[in-house]
Amino acid sequence: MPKRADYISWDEYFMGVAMLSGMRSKDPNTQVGACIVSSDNKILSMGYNGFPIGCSDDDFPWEREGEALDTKYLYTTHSELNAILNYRGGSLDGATLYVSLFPCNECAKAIIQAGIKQIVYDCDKYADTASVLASKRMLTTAGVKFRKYERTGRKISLEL
Ligand SMILES: Nc1ccn([C@H]2C[C@H](O)[C@@H](COP(=O)(O)O)O2)c(=O)n1
Ligand SMILES: [Zn+2]
Repeated sequence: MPKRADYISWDEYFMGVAMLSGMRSKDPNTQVGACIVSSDNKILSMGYNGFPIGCSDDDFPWEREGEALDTKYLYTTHSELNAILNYRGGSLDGATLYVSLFPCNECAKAIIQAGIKQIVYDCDKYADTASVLASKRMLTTAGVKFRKYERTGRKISLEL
């Protein structure tokens, strides 16, 4: 009997895991998921955007606008940073980051310092912001490659 031919690709697998991870986010506007993978295709870590441990999702603000202290921006940890911080195994040198939204400048710094060498991203909806422009400048200068995930159009569904 021939082997199955319609199995998912590595890119679909890892971006799928990143997106599934993002579904854990409580952010009402943007849910972001990240998955860090070794050069031999082993999943090392995952993360999604949310408040730090101990800072309740029910007490801290999810607002986008208003007084800075009353918005989510001063409190959320981004999915990429969470994925880096969640890793317990030692070095992330040479790893690839799959992420559903292009990393901001702060995450870019952490990505570079962690030794991650490649980024595969899906959405780039903040491409025109100073944060993402600065991120791309740093990543390019530091030799971190990034490429857009090519959607296959395949529907991957889970019945749980
Ligand atoms: N690469 C990124 C960019 C953003 N995030 C998080 C931070 C916030 O929780 C949310 C963005 O909210 P919005 O301004 O779109 O309402 O996404 C991230 O985790 N990674
Ligand atoms: Zn970020």
